[in-house]
Amino acid sequence: MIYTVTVNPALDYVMQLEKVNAGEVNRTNNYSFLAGGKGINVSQILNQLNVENTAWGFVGGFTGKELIRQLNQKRITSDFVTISDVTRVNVKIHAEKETEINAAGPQITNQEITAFKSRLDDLKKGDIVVMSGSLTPSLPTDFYQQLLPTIKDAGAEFVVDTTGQALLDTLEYGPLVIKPNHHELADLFNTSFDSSDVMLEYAEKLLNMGAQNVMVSMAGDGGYLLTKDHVYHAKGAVGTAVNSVGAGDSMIAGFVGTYFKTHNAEESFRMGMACGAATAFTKDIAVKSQIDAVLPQIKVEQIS
Ligand SMILES: Nc1ncnc2c1ncn2[C@@H]1O[C@H](COP(=O)(O)OP(=O)(O)OP(=O)(O)O)[C@@H](O)[C@H]1O
Ligand SMILES: O=P(O)(O)OC[C@@]1(O)O[C@H](CO)[C@@H](O)[C@@H]1O
Repeated sequence: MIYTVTVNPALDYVMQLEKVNAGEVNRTNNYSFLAGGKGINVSQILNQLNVENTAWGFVGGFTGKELIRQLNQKRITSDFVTISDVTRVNVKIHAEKETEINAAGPQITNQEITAFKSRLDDLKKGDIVVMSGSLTPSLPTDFYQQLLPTIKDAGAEFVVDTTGQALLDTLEYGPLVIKPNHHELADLFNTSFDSSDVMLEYAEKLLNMGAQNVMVSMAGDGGYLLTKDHVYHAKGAVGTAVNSVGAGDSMIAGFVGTYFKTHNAEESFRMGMACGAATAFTKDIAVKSQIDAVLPQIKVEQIS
């Protein structure tokens, strides 16, 4: 089983309009509330790939109820801890540019945290836990890291989709895969790259620090996969990008879902690239037909 963890989910209030005039009243008749949060996006893609998964996290209030209603409607299995505070709304403005305003998120009590941690008692060997997205202000900054010993003791694998020191702190526990984009990779080492060879040298450091696999994503410019044995490259799929929200989550879901079924990292990377592109080419998180349409375009080449 794959478990996704979204401790700070959101209703994404997506508003489309031609132009935003700052300081004025702007109007649109094109808007929707979509169940969001990075782990939930991963669950959505896993469902499209027919990979059994359960979404974990915290939800509360009227927004939390709507979120769960949408998950049920999409047949996403979930087992969230209900909190007394209210799940956030994140505003996504799609005009000439994409502007996102993400709220900090609700208060979570110690009792609610304990209820969440007891979910981990269900873990078994071979399970994969994918933890994605921001923490709420009331959670300790090492919250994900605190869960790792229990996950490893159960014989399960894990992925933490985060950046900076929080990501580096997970490496000693051997994440199944990490996926910095090329900017995040440079930031991790406080450097910049003047060639892809230099970039790959830094990505390799992450393998040596404990990651089992490293994917480096570069939006429309393709991506790399480093395993313990080989380095692979794939060009970006060609299409019209209409949305970047969730492309990274979709790439992780494609990798993890395929790895769960095949244990083949190269195939998993190919599916990851396809899922990321399919979501970039659509307004919402991609569905199966869109992923299937992109997949034949993704050619993975072993470069060493
Ligand atoms: N414009 C695009 N054209 C083709 N593929 C894309 C495009 N944008 C994203 N992708 C696909 O999605 C993957 C992840 O995108 P990206 O590198 O932007 O990750 P990210 O920065 O984590 O994304 P996010 O915007 O979700 O935070 C890429 O590796 C690629 O497969
Ligand atoms: O504030 P966080 O947790 O970093 O990101 C939350 C979020 O921006 O991530 C998803 C897209 O990746 C959206 O559905 C959601 O609103």
